[in-house]
Amino acid sequence: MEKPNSSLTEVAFSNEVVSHTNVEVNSIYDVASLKTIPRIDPSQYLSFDMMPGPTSVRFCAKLWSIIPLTQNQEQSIKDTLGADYLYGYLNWYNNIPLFKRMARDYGAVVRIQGPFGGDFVVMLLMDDAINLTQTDGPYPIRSCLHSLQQFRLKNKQYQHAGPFLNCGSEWKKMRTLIEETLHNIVPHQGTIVRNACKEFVQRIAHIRNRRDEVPLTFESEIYKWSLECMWGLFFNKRCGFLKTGGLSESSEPAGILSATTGVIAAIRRCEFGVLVWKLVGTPNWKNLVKHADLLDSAIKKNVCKAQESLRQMKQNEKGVTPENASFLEMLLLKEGVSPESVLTTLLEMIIIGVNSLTHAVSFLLYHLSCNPNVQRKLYKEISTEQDLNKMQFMKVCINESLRLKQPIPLLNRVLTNNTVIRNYYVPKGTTIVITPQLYGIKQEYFENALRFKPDRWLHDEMKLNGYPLSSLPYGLGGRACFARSLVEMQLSSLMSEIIRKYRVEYHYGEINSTNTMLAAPNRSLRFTFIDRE
Ligand code: HEM
Repeated sequence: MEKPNSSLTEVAFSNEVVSHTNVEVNSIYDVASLKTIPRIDPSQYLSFDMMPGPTSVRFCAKLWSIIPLTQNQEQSIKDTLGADYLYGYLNWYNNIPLFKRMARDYGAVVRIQGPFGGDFVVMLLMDDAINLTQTDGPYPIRSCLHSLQQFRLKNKQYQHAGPFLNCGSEWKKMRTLIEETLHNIVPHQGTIVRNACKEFVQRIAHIRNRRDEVPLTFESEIYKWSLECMWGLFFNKRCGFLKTGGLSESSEPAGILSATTGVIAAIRRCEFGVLVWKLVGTPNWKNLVKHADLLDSAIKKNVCKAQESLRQMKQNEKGVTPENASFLEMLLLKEGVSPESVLTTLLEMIIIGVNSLTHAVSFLLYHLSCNPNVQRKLYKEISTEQDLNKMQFMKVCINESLRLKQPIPLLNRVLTNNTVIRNYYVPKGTTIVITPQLYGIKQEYFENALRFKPDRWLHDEMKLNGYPLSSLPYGLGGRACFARSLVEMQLSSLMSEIIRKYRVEYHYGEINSTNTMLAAPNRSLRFTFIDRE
């Protein structure tokens, strides 16, 4: 057996390893019982084959190992039918019962072998996921959105896939530049975001019916708000998504809105099930290309304009500062950043960001409308405090809503080192599935876990292995979401405008998350917005 590399061994053993190998997974698991155990003797490693998992799939894998195929055939079958298929299945299914069954039958870590190769390990406890961030090296790898990657690299022949999909030093360099630029720009975004929020509030007044209820298509109104915020951030201008009278079908904003929702729907379908689009152009693949192309051209147009405006600023010897420039312009000025990599970055940020933001707003409104006491308390805070940064209760409402419904319910990492996970020796290249949607509702971590109780965040500092528990909706480690402070500013700005003006109610069936790769509400958002005065 190949030995773990020395740097990993050092990380794992020079620091003590936090583990809970003695804890029965089926029993109630108590965070306080996390045990710090001393060095593990390498002779006690258990082989990866001993990690529990469903045996029928394992049997198929054994068959696979005796069928001789060329490497190319192996790769194409693996790509089309292997781990991707199972991973898609996992995304699509209502995962919670599946995970609970896995934990009951196999324990805290479960190995699933694709029938044609491509093993992955499902991590059912949060502390294993957190420990993983200590060993996944400087360039953690995420493996997903293969369809979007194919669009960028093969269809468009771009050099890089973008910050969500990229790996290695290229990813790190771009991520650092994006983080720096966001950090400088976000403090100057207040007015743009506030204006979008005010327009949204007016739009609600315009679209609600005589019973103060908004139409079944309300989610698309939230999409418009998210897009307006994102356009403001990227291009420092309004695009007009939230026009009071609505969008004409042939307008540019209507096209961008339809492409944003269309591309997400197409990606979801492409990533689920057998990846036939890798071999032939399926209708889902064609839709993805159509919508992503439209977004690409809209962004490209703005990149050209920004280049021109930077040229003029230079000619006029006008300095470019975060106060007078957009995120796009600031990024274009960074050394070694090509317009093409800016383009891919913005496209990804729109696809990931707009979708996540929309989902977060939908569920925050839903949770507040189902919990009038909480909404009352929030209203009181908004009425007495003007400064968003000082609204503590607002912050915990956002935390609590994201705990219950994550916009990105499952994450993954491909191991960059041979790694010891709960004494099992797991080879590098294995995909690890991390399950924040399960951690968020675990009774063992959160008392009355299924209840929306923002107050819980006001008491003790809830930490696990030194990490705030609330951070997992944004992922973890070096690849966690870098837009968190932007998101918190946008969400609190919107909620303060809405709740100041309206009391929000909801009178229909429970709304759940579809829990697909990029999640969405599974019902129409038929909220009632009642004027407060
Ligand atoms: C409520 C809103 C949001 C939530 C809950 C959220 C959550 C996440 C999560 C869970 C990840 C994956 C982290 C991991 O694998 O550990 C992620 C990554 C990412 N998010 Fe967000 N996100 C949100 C909004 C945004 C916005 C508004 C943007 C763009 C402005 C954005 C851009 C990205 C990008 C580019 C990545 C990839 C980062 C990397 O791999 O280095 N997200 N986000």
